[in-house]
Amino acid sequence: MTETAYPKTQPLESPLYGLEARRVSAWFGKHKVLERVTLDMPPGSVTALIGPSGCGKSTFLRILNRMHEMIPGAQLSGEVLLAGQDIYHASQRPQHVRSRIGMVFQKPNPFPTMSIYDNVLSGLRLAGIKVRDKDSLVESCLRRAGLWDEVRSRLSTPGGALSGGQQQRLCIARSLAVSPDVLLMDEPCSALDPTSTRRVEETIAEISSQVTIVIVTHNMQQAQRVSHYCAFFLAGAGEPGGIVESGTTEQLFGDPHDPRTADYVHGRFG
Ligand SMILES: Nc1ncnc2c1ncn2[C@@H]1O[C@H](COP(=O)(O)OP(=O)(O)OP(=O)(O)O)[C@@H](O)[C@H]1O
Repeated sequence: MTETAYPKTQPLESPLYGLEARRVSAWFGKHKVLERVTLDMPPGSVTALIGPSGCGKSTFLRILNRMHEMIPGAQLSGEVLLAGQDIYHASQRPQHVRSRIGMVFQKPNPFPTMSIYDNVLSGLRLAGIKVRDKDSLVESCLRRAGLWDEVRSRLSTPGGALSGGQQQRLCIARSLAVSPDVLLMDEPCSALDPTSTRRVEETIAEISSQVTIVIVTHNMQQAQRVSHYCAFFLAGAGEPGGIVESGTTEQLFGDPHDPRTADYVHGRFG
C-alpha cells in the first residue's frame, strides 16, 4: 500500500472542534519527558504523531484527554484548548473531557463477555447518557466504524468472539457512540494483521470528516496514508521530547525542512 491508498476527505467546513496544545511540558516525578510542545490539531482532520520510541508521543496523547493525570507522580504544565477552552481549567470535569475526547488503544479492549450491541452502548452507560432509539444508534455507529455488514446478524454474540481487527472497529464504534469531538488513537493497528490494519485505516479515512482524529503511529506508510497533518517528535539523549517539525503530511514527507525529519521519514534512524 502507498500513501495514495485512501481518498482523504477534505478538512473541513463543519461545526467540528479541533485541539490546540500550547507550551505543554510533562513530568513523571522529577523526570521531564516533554518540553513546551505547541501543536494545532485542526477540526475534521487526522493529525499523526510520529517519532522514535520514548520521545513522548503517547504521553502527549494522554495529556490531550486528561489521562496523564491518572498516572501516579505525573504532572504537566501548559494548556490544551478544545473549542478555545482549556480542558485543564478548574471548571472542567475530567470525566466530561474524556467523553468529548475519546481514546482508542493499541490493544483492542471491548468487554469480552458483553454482546456486540451492548459494547457499542457501554460508553454511553458509563457517561450516564440516555438514548431513545438504541437500535438506530448501534447501527449507525457500527456502520460508521465499517463493521455493520460483518456483525448485523449476530449483535447478541460476545464482543470477545470477534477477530482482533473487528474488535478494534467495535472499540471505534463504542467511542463514536458518545459523539466525541475528538478521537485519540494510540497505535491502533500495531496489534493487527495487514488486512485488519487496512480496514481500520479505511474506517479512519471515513470518519475523519466527522470527528477530529489524532493518531500515534510508528508506521510511516500509515501516517502518509491516513493523515492530513503530521508532527515529528524527538528527544535527545537524557532530554525531554519535543516537536522538531510539524505541517501537512505532504510537506513533512515530501519536503521536510529539518534534516532530522528527513532522516526519520526516510527510515535512516528510529
Ligand atoms: N508511567 C510512566 N512512569 C514513568 N515514566 C514514564 C511512564 N510512561 C512513560 N514514561 C517515560 O516517558 C518518556 C516518554 O514515553 P512515551 O511512552 O510517551 O514515549 P513514546 O514516544 O510514546 O514511546 P513509544 O513509541 O515507545 O510508545 C519515556 O522516557 C518513558 O520512559
